[in-house]
Amino acid sequence: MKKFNILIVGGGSTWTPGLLKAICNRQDSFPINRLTMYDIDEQRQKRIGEFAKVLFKEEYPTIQFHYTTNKEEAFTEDIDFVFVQMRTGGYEMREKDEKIPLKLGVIGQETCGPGGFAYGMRSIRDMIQLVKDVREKTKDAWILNYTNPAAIVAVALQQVFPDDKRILNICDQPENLLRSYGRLLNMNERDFDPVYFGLNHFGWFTHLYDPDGNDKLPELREMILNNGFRPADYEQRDQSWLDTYAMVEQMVRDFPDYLPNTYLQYYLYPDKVLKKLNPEFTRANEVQAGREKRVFEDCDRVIETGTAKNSNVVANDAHGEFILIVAESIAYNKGDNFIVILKNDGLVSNLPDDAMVEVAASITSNGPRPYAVGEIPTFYKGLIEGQYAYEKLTVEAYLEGSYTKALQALTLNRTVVSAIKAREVLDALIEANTDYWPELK
Ligand SMILES: NC(=O)c1ccc[n+]([C@@H]2O[C@H](COP(=O)([O-])OP(=O)(O)OC[C@H]3O[C@@H](n4cnc5c(N)ncnc54)[C@H](O)[C@@H]3O)[C@@H](O)[C@H]2O)c1
Ligand SMILES: O=P(O)(O)OC[C@H]1O[C@H](O[C@H]2[C@H](O)[C@@H](O)[C@@H](O)O[C@@H]2CO)[C@H](O)[C@@H](O)[C@@H]1O
Ligand SMILES: [Mn+2]
Repeated sequence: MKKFNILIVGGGSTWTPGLLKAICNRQDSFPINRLTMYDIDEQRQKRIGEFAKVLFKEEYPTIQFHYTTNKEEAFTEDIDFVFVQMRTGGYEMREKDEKIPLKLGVIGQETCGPGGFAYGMRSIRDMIQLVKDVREKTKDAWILNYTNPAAIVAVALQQVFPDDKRILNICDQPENLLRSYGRLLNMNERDFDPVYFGLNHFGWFTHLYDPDGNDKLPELREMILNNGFRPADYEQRDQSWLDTYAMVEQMVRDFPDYLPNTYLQYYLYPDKVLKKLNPEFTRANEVQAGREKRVFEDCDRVIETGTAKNSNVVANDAHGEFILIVAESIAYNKGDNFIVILKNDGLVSNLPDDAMVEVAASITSNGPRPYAVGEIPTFYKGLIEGQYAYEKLTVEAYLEGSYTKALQALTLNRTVVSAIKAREVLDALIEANTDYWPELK
């Protein structure tokens, strides 16, 4: 059985321990010859790299593992898969993405609204460079990308590398929602044959077929309307996530035909959500005080004690497992169904062909074989076209260094709307991002 060479870019990610644990759990179905981690932050990655050595000694002694900040060591010709999970500017910039808009009376969030715009303008630079670094050594490696905002990264990479068919942008949110639905319906997430459409962090489930072909969505809708969605979240989540999942009930009550991605709360109820966000303590701070602190302290403890046996860093294996089962489906031409981000090209027949839509696809060794969705109703078409225009203008603002297109993008975003507010927020974000964005004229 072939063993694969994997490169993780962003080894210092808070999500890496969960991914490493998933790699151990799946070593029989997805055997790895060599795992390399690469990061630009030596100290951050070292704490996770040394944790990995203890974990692999106990659970995966045959794996060749090393971590590096040296590109020549990381990017080699024999890589089979690159798992990308970088955060350009780190949590310091995520905090600014969230606080700067909030202080100006606009939604501040990691991937949505002006925060997502700012994050996208930073990620585009490093993600274009990443693809170039990989492709300089191998045209064959699959690049599976988690780096956010995946919606904007996907549009940018499609524009810059239109002929590269081995780049796949993915998101764990639809997978996590299927896990939550499964908990409510006593099903496994892999039992669902879902129909989904939208953009990343801006989509809806229209059908949830079970193995007998029964659509379970109507039953689930009734459960949500009667009991809410709060208990369904698959992982133990911070309060902000429990509040987010709780908003699903209102979205289903207002627009009952489909089940929404939780991120739609920011676009449908910006006024209501804004009142819940604290400009002094945002999600970035919650993660710094929660997951980031917990992960690195536990990695240090594992290194100190020399065993990972009672490590608690693996809190959300959905994230780690999802990228692996997508890679497995490619590696073994399994054709398993996953919701991934792809060029539309008519899949949603009344959306632009160049939109990067999130739909269900059969994942094969020749890439995704997507399921067509067909025509979507006016309400969803209207929302998505506005959001896609925002995404496209953001990428064009970056590639052309255009202030006007940046202003147009923010003005189109449903969390901003006013061109006066858009200019105010844009100018503040420009000032905060001088080390990362191209000059906008
Ligand atoms: N697609 C999804 O659904 C999904 C789910 C969870 C997290 N994410 C994304 O995964 C990424 C990691 O999340 P996190 O919270 O663990 O962030 P993190 O800040 O903990 O880790 C990111 C790592 O990337 C490194 N990095 C930054 N720029 C780099 C570059 N140019 N090359 C290599 N490494 C670089 C940083 O040094 C850091 O160690 C973020 O982009 C996050 O939004 C995506
Ligand atoms: O605020 P964070 O850093 O905890 O999470 C941000 C990421 O949130 C989503 O991933 C969620 C998933 O959707 C949710 O259901 C939960 O169970 O786990 C994941 C991580 O919290 C989103 O898909 C990512 O793009 C965000 O980066
Ligand atoms: Mn996501």
